[in-house]
Amino acid sequence: MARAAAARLVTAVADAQAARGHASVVLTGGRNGNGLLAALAESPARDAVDWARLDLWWGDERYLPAGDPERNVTQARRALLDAVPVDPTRVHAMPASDGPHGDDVEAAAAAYAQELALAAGDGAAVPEFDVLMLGVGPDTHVASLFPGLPGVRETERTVVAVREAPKPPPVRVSLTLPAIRAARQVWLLAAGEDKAEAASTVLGGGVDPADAPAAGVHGRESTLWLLDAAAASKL
Ligand SMILES: O=C1O[C@H](COP(=O)(O)O)[C@@H](O)[C@H](O)[C@H]1O
Repeated sequence: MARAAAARLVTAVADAQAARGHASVVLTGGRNGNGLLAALAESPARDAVDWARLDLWWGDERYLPAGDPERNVTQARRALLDAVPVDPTRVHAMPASDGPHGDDVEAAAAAYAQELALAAGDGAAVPEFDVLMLGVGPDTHVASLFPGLPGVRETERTVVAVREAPKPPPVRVSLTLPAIRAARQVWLLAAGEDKAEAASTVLGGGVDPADAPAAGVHGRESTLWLLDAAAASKL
């Protein structure tokens, strides 16, 4: 799944760059997201991407000090970004807990929302993401929108602070459903037996996104589930 998704990402980014001169991708953390990045790092096809004309954003972040090994951006750097010629000014990491906002995760979320709006221009709230990837948690969470927590019900803001996440660390920053739904393509990544129940619940239909956040996401042009056989075993 990681290799297939990495190949698909190269094509999507190269197509966007050919059509518009640049591309914008939202990365996900977690096992599946990092697996995709590692597969891309190993693939000769990575040279088809013009890394200097690619903006990278994150769907969520664990609110920890910069460089913490549990931060999604740290893991993405190790898996791929340290090995490719990205433009550092286009790598839009979410704020860290030892940054200007300190313990104020709400201020950190607001700052990322402002960064998104500035990049978007023209009064839009978020840039035109070409591809937005989301790892699907075994509990159906996507980004850091967890079942039963208020973030998944947000309808106005593009970025929210998350407290008391059931998966450590408890304090996080996350894009919201409206921000996610603004992307051209939304890809949901699910590999492994522990994702089978979540995939079956969401793809079975009829669930409330407040209970199963993955059920609330879609792209403007396409919504794609990328599953391996184990994750698809209960469909
Ligand atoms: O904590 C997180 O978990 C989800 C899912 O991760 P996985 O390891 O179960 O694939 C991930 O999408 C999110 O970015 C991350 O912060």
